Amino acid sequence: MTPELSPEQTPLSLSPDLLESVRGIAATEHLLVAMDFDGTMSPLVDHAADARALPRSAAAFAALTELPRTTTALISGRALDSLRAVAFPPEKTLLVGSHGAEVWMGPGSAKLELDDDRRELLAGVRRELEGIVEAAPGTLLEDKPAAVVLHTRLAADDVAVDAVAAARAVLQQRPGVFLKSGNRVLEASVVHASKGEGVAFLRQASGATATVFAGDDTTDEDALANLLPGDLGVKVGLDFTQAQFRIEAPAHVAELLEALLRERKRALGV
Ligand SMILES: O=P(O)(O)OC[C@H]1O[C@H](O[C@H]2O[C@H](CO)[C@@H](O)[C@H](O)[C@H]2O)[C@H](O)[C@@H](O)[C@@H]1O
Repeated sequence: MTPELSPEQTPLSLSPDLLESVRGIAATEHLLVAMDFDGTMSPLVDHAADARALPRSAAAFAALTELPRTTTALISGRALDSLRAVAFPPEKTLLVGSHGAEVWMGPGSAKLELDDDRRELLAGVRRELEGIVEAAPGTLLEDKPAAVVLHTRLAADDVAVDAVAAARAVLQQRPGVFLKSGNRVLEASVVHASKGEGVAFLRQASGATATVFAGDDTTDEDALANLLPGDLGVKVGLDFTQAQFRIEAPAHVAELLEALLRERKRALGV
């Protein structure tokens, strides 16, 4: 029978350079650990409502949340309600949703409200997308407070490509509409926001002296591009990135968070 390994003995697949950076950043005065959710904390799945963080990632993230001089945050493209429903974040975790358009910093945080013009614009965007979805089997829409998302994960590839092209054709020149491509999604928002603004906001709000951010999607590149010298950016997956480090999959995110927890505890002496 194989004896059980303690967390210290568990073999890591993270590169020595990445582990060295984790050790360095763990010693900072105030650490911000900001994670993307889908494709990073959670593997990608067919139905957005079924996404869940990997248990090891969730456990390490929750333990980081309890450490002194350490702030955890999720920076997601999801609407805040949808993020809470799948991520079950620890109470003290700060949340940035809708790619930065929604922010939750604790009880009493202001809700995102649209004025009448934007509400009308969003309704018009939805009508256009409804027409496209009707003609494209396997596609579906997801509503957010300021956006509508065209999902194509369950559609045949050619159907997906045509549906996204049709949506782009009608929406990309429309004033006040901002399009974002993601993993088998095209989002049309009536509010301009980015994860780059999200990470800058969290850095300032938490007083962080260094930030760790990991993400898998194109929209996460905005956050990675907004990291500062001394921060640690990690790309999850094989697509193009400007991140310093790359890991392959959400399972490695669990290793990253566990290494960060171990090193942060060592640095804090707890
Ligand atoms: O920024 P994130 O937390 O990664 O959120 C990005 C989008 O996540 C969701 O869509 C993605 O995950 C789904 C579930 O795994 C998958 O089916 C879909 O193809 C992915 O694009 C969410 O539904 C979107 O609203 C988020 O913008």
